[in-house]
Amino acid sequence: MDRETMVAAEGVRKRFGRTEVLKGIDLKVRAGEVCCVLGPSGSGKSTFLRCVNHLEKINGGRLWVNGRLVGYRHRGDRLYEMREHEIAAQRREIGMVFQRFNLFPHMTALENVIEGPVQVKREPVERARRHGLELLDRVGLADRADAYPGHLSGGQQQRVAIARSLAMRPELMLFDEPTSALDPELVGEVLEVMRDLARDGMTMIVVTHEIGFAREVADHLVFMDGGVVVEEGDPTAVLDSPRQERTRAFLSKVL
Ligand SMILES: Nc1ncnc2c1ncn2[C@@H]1O[C@H](COP(=O)(O)OP(=O)(O)OP(=O)(O)O)[C@@H](O)[C@H]1O
Repeated sequence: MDRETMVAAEGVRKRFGRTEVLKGIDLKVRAGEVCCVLGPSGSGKSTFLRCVNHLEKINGGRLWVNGRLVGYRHRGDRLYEMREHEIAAQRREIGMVFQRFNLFPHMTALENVIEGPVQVKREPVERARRHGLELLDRVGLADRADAYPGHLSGGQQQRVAIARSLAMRPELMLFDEPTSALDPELVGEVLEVMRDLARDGMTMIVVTHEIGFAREVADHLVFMDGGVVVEEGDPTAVLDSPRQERTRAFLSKVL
């Protein structure tokens, strides 16, 4: 795999019981690229992200992140399953933001942001605080560092969740419908933070129903349906001139 590639999936399969949810996903995401993933409910978008982030184990195919196989390591010609500490190290390179932000309610915004660096990476508290404040500033919440999640709006909480992921200095950020649980008037502020991250060159895979965002920010658009990548390419091309009937049918419902 070349150094430009951040994520590579080759024939990735995932089953839950007898149901095969991912039926051979082939996908490449280059470093610095924003890849938006669209598709109907149940098409396997979240499952794919969860596989990239070790939250699910694949049943077939190969998945690489940042030059390394996810969950396996080579010894000579043989592959071995990674041990827990190796998986933890690999996961630290990946930030993930979910639909529900799940901040610790008894911790302030800043305490939420520095929890990972201090507890997991053993960063000195003062350094983590300085970086945490910079990140809260970056997501437009410098003045809410001492607020508890219960006193923040959904959009503000989601921005804290983004800062919390960034605090681990990830190489790759995964977003799983980060705005779909928000009131419509709060969606824009979260998308703005994501747009800003994209401008800074962060590699991102974004599962979203925000077609406008995908059109504007994505370098690469992927349409998934039934556990496969049906169509992918330049966002304008896929959105305006889809080649596949399934893509056309989906877009005609959401556009
Ligand atoms: N842990 C699980 N156990 C059993 N089935 C699961 C599990 N996780 C997901 N599935 C099933 O896998 C299929 C794909 O789910 P997934 O959440 O990946 O789809 P999605 O494209 O992200 O959908 P949505 O847009 O609704 O979030 C669904 O049928 C779902 O019910």
